[in-house]
Amino acid sequence: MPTFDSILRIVALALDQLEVAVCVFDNRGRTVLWNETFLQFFPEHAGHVYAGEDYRENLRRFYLQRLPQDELPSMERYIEEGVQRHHSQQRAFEFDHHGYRVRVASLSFGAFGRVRLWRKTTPLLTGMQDRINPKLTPLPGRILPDTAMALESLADGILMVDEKDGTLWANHSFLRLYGLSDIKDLGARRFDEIYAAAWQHEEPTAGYTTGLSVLKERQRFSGAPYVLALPRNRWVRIVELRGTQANGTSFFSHVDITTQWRQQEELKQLSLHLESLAVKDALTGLLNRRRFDEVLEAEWRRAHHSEMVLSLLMLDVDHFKHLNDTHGHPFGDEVLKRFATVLAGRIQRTDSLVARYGGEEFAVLLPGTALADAAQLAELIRQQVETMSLGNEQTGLVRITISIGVACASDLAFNASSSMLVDMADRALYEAKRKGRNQVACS
Ligand SMILES: Nc1nc2c(ncn2[C@@H]2O[C@H](COP(=O)(O)OP(=O)(O)OP(=O)(O)O)[C@@H](O)[C@H]2O)c(=O)[nH]1
Repeated sequence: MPTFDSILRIVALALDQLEVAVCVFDNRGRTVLWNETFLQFFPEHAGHVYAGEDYRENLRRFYLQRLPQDELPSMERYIEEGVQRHHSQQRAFEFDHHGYRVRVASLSFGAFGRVRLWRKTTPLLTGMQDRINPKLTPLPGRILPDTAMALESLADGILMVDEKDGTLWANHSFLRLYGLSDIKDLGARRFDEIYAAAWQHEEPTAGYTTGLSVLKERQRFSGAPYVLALPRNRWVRIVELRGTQANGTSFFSHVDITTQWRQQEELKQLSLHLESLAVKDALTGLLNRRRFDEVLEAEWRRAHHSEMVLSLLMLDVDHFKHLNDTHGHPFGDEVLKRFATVLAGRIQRTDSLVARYGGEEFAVLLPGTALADAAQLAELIRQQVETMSLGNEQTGLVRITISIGVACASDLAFNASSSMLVDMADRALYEAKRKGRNQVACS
């Protein structure tokens, strides 16, 4: 399996062949690697840049070389702003450099850091002036050259449609967003057709299907922003300004929100993960005591409210201390994991709950199950554990047994509390231990 580092190096070499400069930074803004094209674009770094160098130093060399004398006092501020841009840049921008124009993109790798890419490009403004030159590309009667120029300067996509939703005009950013190279490719198509065309050569995803239905829904009302999925996991937020002009022209602004969207998704995943850490036991993956207490309380109230039965099993591995002392703590952990798997496999009903109550003690909450059925289930678990083979080369064959205490809420007074159910099951468990272990006792 190639390492992350070796993959980065190969990609950097491949980008050299495309004449794209690359420089990778870690999450603290320190330089990790760069390619030959980077040094050609920015010769001031050749022989100076080194792995681990702060991005600030990179910027300082850039500005020292480039700033006129009278702007040098502002250099530190420029560097700070550059660092801010480096951390927050979401969409590509362009700047003049050594007589040509460079387009620069910066992408976050989440926790790892950032990659910056530069490529030489046709001067945007020249392209733009061609586009709004009425002799080359006639503008629709409803748009003035100055307005077109202003809209071209926006990083967001702008689409203008007539009263029948047919395209009148779109700016350069809009064309790029939807993979179009020329405004003539748009024709007088409606936006839903442009959207479908952007997906034409792509494998349709759930995001695309949702996008189509969002667009249908949009035909009925307008105003609120909405989000559409684009191919290759990109996302766009659209705001419409419909029919405010006497002639029925509507404007749509299209903002590429891919970076924020992905960050939001990462945060969602992270918070789900954190939530699951907060309620799960790290060793066995079962719910932890905290979650058990919450669910027990809720089920207890539900059982009282709807006069349902509610049973509880408390299960404890017999002579577990001896097992730990004989075969070691790690083996004890393995036993707990195996036992947890048996319990999770047995308790399949979605309203039931299996938790690690603490140490080698486990709890199973069974809403809607009466004492006799709970005891029967406990007996099946006891038998399954008794016949389970455990062990490894060092320990040889090991067998374990468990004791189980069973209690049912209907045996408690109406004004009792949920903790009394636990006490009752615990007392039954103690009774099972006292009578010689490897057995089920009911309260
Ligand atoms: N390996 C391992 N051991 C644990 C863990 N949590 C608690 N223990 C051990 O479990 C043992 C429980 O011992 P005791 O409460 O004396 O009970 P026992 O030896 O199982 O005896 P009886 O319950 O009376 O059958 C203690 O030695 C704890 O250190 C754990 O996560 N992993």
